[in-house]
Formats: sequence, structure tokens, C-alpha cells
Amino acid sequence: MTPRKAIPWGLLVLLFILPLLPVPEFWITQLNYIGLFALVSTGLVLLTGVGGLTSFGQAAFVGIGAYASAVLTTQYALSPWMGLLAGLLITAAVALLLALLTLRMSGHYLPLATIAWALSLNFTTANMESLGKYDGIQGLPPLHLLGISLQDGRALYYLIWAIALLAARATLNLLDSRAGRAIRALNGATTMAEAMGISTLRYKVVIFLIAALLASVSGWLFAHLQRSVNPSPFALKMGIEYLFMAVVGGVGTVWGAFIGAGVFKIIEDQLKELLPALLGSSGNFEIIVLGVVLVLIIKYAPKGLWPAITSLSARWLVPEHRPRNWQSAAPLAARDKARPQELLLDVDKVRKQFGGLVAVNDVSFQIFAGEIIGLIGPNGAGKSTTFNLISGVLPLSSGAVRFRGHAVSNKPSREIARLGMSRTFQHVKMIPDMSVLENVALGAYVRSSKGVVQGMLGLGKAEEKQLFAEAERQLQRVGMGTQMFELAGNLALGPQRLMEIARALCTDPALLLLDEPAAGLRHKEKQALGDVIRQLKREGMSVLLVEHDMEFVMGLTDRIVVMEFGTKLVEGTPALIQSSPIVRAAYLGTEH
Ligand SMILES: Nc1ncnc2c1ncn2[C@@H]1O[C@H](COP(=O)(O)OP(=O)(O)OP(=O)(O)O)[C@@H](O)[C@H]1O
Repeated sequence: MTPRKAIPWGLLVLLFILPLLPVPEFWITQLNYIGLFALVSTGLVLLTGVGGLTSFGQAAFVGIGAYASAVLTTQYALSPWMGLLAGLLITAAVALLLALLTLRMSGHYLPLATIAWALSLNFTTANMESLGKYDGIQGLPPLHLLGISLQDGRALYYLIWAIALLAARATLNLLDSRAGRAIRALNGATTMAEAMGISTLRYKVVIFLIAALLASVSGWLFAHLQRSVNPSPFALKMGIEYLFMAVVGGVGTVWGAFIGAGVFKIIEDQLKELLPALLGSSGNFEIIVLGVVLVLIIKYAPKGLWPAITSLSARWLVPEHRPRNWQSAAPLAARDKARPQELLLDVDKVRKQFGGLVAVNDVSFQIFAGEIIGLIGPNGAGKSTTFNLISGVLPLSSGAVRFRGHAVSNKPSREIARLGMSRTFQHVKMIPDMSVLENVALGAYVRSSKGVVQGMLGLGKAEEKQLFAEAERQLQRVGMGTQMFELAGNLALGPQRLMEIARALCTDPALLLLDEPAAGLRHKEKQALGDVIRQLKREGMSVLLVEHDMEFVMGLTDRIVVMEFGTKLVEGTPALIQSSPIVRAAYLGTEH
């Protein structure tokens, strides 16, 4: 067994035998709280670290889980397990409502909204007669599992840690799945994800819900550990502390949630003991010192403690990449190919105005199956905007776009992608901390189906192999087979563009839109790219490309559309365009 595998197993065994050893009760209590906090922080890893949605409000969901069980077990004499179920249902309902109200917000509005609901939910519990107001509810029964009483902290320890570790495993499984890769695109790559056919809002709601449910389970365990509830452990202060734990541990990493919860709890408790003794007076001094410690951690390990630990240990724990076990995977289902000469794309007087600026002025052209069309023009002519209008990234001001007989004007880009149009971007859009292979596999999202629950349970491995086999095939095609395990963010610009092309090809498109594909490529790489595009044409695919490299465009395209100042100037074969005096004056003339 390699040290990389032996260390986690060793820690797991230690965690298991610890309560059986004669360790002080205080240790067990500490570990119980660390497990409960880690459960909430794991949700924040998904929501904030991976999904980029900052929430200060998780303590409110902890409170819902705790109070639901407290009410049902003390006032209705129901089993705590019914309390758990009710807590999860209420949490899901509240979280869905809040998600629909707040998740379309961006920037600082979302964190502010989470503060608002944290305050209002806490205020509600503190003022409701039936919830015992500020005194809360006492006398909760202990948990029982399979006839065993979990009244003792050492017994409940096993349930807390089993749930926390299962949550960690499920989150890790999810992040390494089809749905997880879509979730990883939420933080900064939503335009790309939508263009790959992914509903980003749906995944935002899903991670919001998962984080809320994990918090709710933590609240349920907490309530039956304490055997009482009151509003203060679910107040905004605790919501902020959960976020701190996740940030300190490493907000993008699951084990960071555990490290963060542990460090936070231990430092806080030690300081509570130490500081009054040192200063000779009582007071909440630990809050001040903890604040300073947190600032230092954020300054010197900005990504958190877990990433710092893994990068330090990388010297002797050599990172392993995923085993290449997909060679025999069945190919993914292919889309119906376009008929020869089929009218694929009909761009009809499309127009885009940004305030007073007409960036695209009633431009029309058509693309038939198996054609390579160039879209050229000087800087600022409106080429990229036209791309964005066709692919649904921007809404039209007027005009119409039809793709394979479907009216797609103003449809979201994910719906257009599902019809078989795929694209690359002028400024490469990717997930930098994911491997090239995983980035490219995102392209095959529309050709696969495994969802969040299957991802969490680690099911759907056969489909995963199909996705990676397709991703590798497309990477080989663009000459990047040897770089598939590298981090996408470590690539130079040229290979990043090729990676985007491989990702677009993974969608099995009928029409491929390439925005400046040759920019940043060396001469030989450009020639190889030209060969790939010609091969795609032979396979019946159509390509629309924006490109500034005239030699590349002239040698590759069947027809060229020239734009200037948002207007279509002329359209024709490369020979006609090269000899056109209007084009020479407007475009080539300015270049040469
Ligand atoms: N979101 C936006 N808001 C306002 N103006 C915009 C926006 N996007 C583009 N423009 C403007 O629209 C015009 C066309 O821009 P566009 O990027 O489509 O040109 P382009 O032909 O692709 O240029 P380049 O070759 O330099 O990429 C430019 O004047 C640009 O400044």
C-alpha cells in the first residue's frame, strides 16, 4: 500500500478506536463538535468553495434541523428519526424557496441576502412562544439506533463521524462525476458551461440544497447531543464561523472542511482557557485572538490549510492521476448527421445594439452542411458579437436565427448547444484547476445523463469511462493526447485553444463555431489544426470561424463573410474576397 493510501486508512482506524481507549471525555466531546462543524463546512465547500456562492446563513439551516426534531420529540413524542425526516423536509422547502429568491443574484447581493435570511430565521425562533423563545426547548430524548442507546457522547461519536465521513465521501464522489464537473464550472465559467448545454441555475439550486441539508443533519445531531436547543448556536455569528472554518481549512477542498473545523474548535477552546488565566480577568478575549490567527492563516495560506499541507507533502506523496481505464468503453451515442447540402444555419438580419452602438447591423448569411465559412473583418467589426448572437450567449436586438429548422432566436445557449451547435471563445473559457481531460469531458455533458444522486453514490462509472474515452479521442485528434492529465490552467494559450476545440468536438456538433482558433498557435500547429478542420468537413460537419490569420482563412474556407463596423460588407469565395477592392480598402488594405 502506498503512503498516499495508507495515511487515510490509518487515520480512519485511529478515529474508530479512539473512543475505545481511555482518552479524556473532553477529547470525545471536542471530536463530536468537530464532526458536527465539519458536516456544515462540507456543505460550504460545495456551495462556496466550488460553486462560488458565499453563504453566511448556514447556521439557520442547522437551527431548522435542530428545532424540527426538538418540537416533534418533546411536544408530539415522536421518534427523533421522524424529527430528522421532518427537519430535512422543512429545510428542503425553505432552501428551495430561498434559492429561487436569491440565487439569481450576483456579486455581494447574494452574501447580503444570506445574512438577511440568517437574521430573520434566528429572530423567528427566538420570538416564537411554541419554540420556547430565547430559552428554547429542553428535555430532548437521546437517539437510539438498532436498539442501542446513543445517550453517551462516546456512542453518539460513531454516528456523528459516520455521517460526517459519508458526507465527505459523497461530496468527493460528486465532484469527480459528470454533475460535479458541471458544478465546478459555476465559479467563473458559467458562460462556457451554458454553451456546453448545462443549466447552471439548476446546479446552483442543487448545491444550495445539499449544503442546507448537510447543515440540517448537523443540527439534528447537535440537538440530540445537547438534549436541548436555544437560538444562540444558530445565530449569524455561528454562520460566519462556519464560513471561517471552511476558508481556514481550504474552502475548495472537502478535507479542508475537517481541518478547518478542527483547527477552529481547538484554537477557540484553548484560547478560552488560556487567555483569562494569562490576563488575569475573564472576558471573551478568544474572539480577538482568533480573529488575528484567522487573518494570519488567510495571509500566509490564502487557499487554506489543506491545500498548503498537500502542496508541502507533494514531495514525498507523489500525486496520482486517474487510472486510464476507459480504453474498452463503448462509444457515446452520436447525433444524426446533417444531410448533404442541408441548410444548417440561417442568420436573418440579426442586429445587436449596446446602447447607442450598433455592434451588429442587420447581418444575414447562411451555412450549409459540410461548409467551412470564414467570418472576417477589422478589430471591432462585430464578429465575436455575431458569434454570441448565433450561439445564444447574447440576446438579439432584432432579426432571427434558425438552426437545423429550429427557430433559436433568443433561446438560451444551452438549448442551442443541445441542438448540435458548439463553440469556442475568443478569450479561452475553462476550469483552470481541473485536468485537460476533465475540461474536455465537459463537452460530452449533453451526450450523457448521470445526475447528482448517482454522482454522490459513485454510480455511473461505465458512463464516466465513455466520457473520458470520448474526451481522449478528441484530444488525440487535436494533437493533445499527451497533455490530458495536465492542469488546464498550466497550459500555454495555444494548447488551451486546442483544448477548447476538443471540448466543443465532444458535443458531437453539426456546426462548430471557432473564435480565433489559430491565435497563439505555432506554424506547424496551425497546419495540423487546418488538417483537423478539413477532416471534420469530410465527416459532414460545418464550421464557422472568426480568424485574423488571413493565410489560414484563405487556405481553409469555402466562403467568407466580411464585416466592417457591424455591417456585412461582402460575401464570396476566398479568391473573390482576396481580389475584392472593397475588402482590400476596408480590411486587407488597412492590414498590409
Ligand atoms: N458587451 C458589450 N457592451 C458594449 N459594447 C460592446 C460589447 N461587446 C462588444 N461591444 C462593442 O461592439 C463592437 C463589436 O465588438 P466585437 O467584439 O464583436 O468585434 P470583433 O469584430 O469581434 O473584434 P475583434 O476582432 O477585435 O475581436 C465593438 O465596438 C465593441 O467595443
